[in-house]
Amino acid sequence: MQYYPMHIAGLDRKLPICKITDELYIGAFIVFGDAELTVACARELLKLAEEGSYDYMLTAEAKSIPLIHEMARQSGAQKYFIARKGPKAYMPDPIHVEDHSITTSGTQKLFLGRDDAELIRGKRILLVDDVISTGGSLHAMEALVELSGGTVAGRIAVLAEGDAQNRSDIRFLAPLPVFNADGTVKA
Ligand SMILES: O=P(O)(O)OC[C@H]1O[C@H](OP(=O)(O)OP(=O)(O)O)[C@H](O)[C@@H]1O
Ligand SMILES: Nc1ncnc2[nH]cnc12
Repeated sequence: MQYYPMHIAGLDRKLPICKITDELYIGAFIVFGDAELTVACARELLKLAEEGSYDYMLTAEAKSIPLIHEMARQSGAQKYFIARKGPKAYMPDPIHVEDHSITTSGTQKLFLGRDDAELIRGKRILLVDDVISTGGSLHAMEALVELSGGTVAGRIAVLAEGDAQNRSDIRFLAPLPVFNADGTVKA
């Protein structure tokens, strides 16, 4: 296994380089299960989130769940939203949108219960993710907010991968390149 070393939120981590296709490899950023990194990234992300500019934060399951929770804990937010990848029996009359992400083949769906959608209506929502790559997951979160009648107040992520680092509509802590099969950075 090859690794890409990164300094992020004041910490050093080695990202394992994983195959997406024969021509495209990514450095897997797994904040899930890394308590020290979660706390540090949450602290730094909150510096990108202008206080008073949003009413609630929203992310999509799964890897960003501890991150958004820690952001809420540090900022004193009592409530945040998690878009789920499947409907649950306890979700009243869920709404959903379709989603394509670099790490998952085929189409995913993102769901929100109608109760959460009603809370989002008329509110300013800050979208949070661990990584933004193709932007598919971010786009799906935006669509859920719009379907719910809310507005997107901002888009923040720990890492912007590949072309996402050139986007001017997102804020992020660091860029992350994509890789060739031999572990070299893709030009
Ligand atoms: O910009 P994109 O191409 O959509 O890629 C970014 C998304 O991919 C990852 O989630 P993933 O789909 O791997 O799901 P997981 O968090 O459930 O592992 C990551 O957490 C982002 O949500
Ligand atoms: N480099 C990466 N690590 C973890 N999840 C991702 N989703 C998209 N790119 C990713």
